[in-house]
Amino acid sequence: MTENPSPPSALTIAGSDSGGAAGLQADLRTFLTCGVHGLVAVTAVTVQNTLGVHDRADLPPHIVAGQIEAVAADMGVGAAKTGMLASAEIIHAVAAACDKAGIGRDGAIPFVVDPVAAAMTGQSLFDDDGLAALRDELLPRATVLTPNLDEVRLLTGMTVTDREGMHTAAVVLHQLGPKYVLVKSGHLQSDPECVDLLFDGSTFVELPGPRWQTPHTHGAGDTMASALTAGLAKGMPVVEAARYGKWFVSQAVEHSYPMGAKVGPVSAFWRLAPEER
Ligand SMILES: Nc1ncnc2c1ncn2[C@@H]1O[C@H](COP(=O)(O)OP(=O)(O)OP(=O)(O)O)[C@@H](O)[C@H]1O
Ligand SMILES: Cc1ncc(COP(=O)(O)O)c(N)n1
Repeated sequence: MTENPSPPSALTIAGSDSGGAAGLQADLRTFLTCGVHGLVAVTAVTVQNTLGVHDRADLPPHIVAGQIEAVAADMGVGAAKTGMLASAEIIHAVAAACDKAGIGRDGAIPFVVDPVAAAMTGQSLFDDDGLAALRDELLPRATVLTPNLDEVRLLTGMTVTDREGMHTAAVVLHQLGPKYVLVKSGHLQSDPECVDLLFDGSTFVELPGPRWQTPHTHGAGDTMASALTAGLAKGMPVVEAARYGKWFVSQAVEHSYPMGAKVGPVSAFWRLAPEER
């Protein structure tokens, strides 16, 4: 038998969600569905369901860094993304490991920084030191920063209530160092559409889509950022990868389903054949 070609690969640096809706589970599922081999650096294990994050154990920073360095040295990373980073200590270790591996703004490997600060059920996924470290160490390394509107407020102090506010926030966030800012619009409930915004320091690109009327959006943010990362791993330019991420997550929200007492997961099943769903 002749050898099969290697698929593109993407690395997620993220926490585990025992509920399988968000975190590294959403990232790996999205990578698979997008035809990309998923590599993982686990940062923390959360005890989580749709009612909340009940407990967690953070991994030692050197183990997080070790995972990044091991896969980068041997298997090759086409693009990388962050999710829950848990602590300032883990962020220091991630920044150093990414520099070694060539991941980030000045390295060859595109780096999506999803500044996950809290679970949608409200529990913080890192403390104030973590926020400062994220802003100072990871934003300047980011190829694309993908905040939701709560993360915009944490990073800039700005409360965004409309599309114009998203434009202003994108400009302020761009000054913190990322090459591109992608402001996500899921929380702009007053808007009948769901239009994300990409900004590269000079040009705004709108990423339009319908706003599906469903309460089940758990994991939407991770799914958008990981589909974007998968697009980058396949070699798409950033604008094309952002459109791909938005297209992918919109389908995932449309096919979301109830599971558990509160907010159910978005679905990657939409890409399966109907008889397999
Ligand atoms: N009701 C919806 N209909 C269509 N797309 C949506 C909807 N809600 C969110 N999205 C899309 O999902 C992605 C994530 O958006 P959001 O702003 O909710 O981020 P997030 O808060 O990080 O996600 P979450 O906390 O739900 O995982 C964006 O691309 C957004 O456009
Ligand atoms: C391990 C982990 N990572 C990320 C999220 C954020 O996702 P969401 O905003 O959908 O709760 C989460 N809840 N858990």
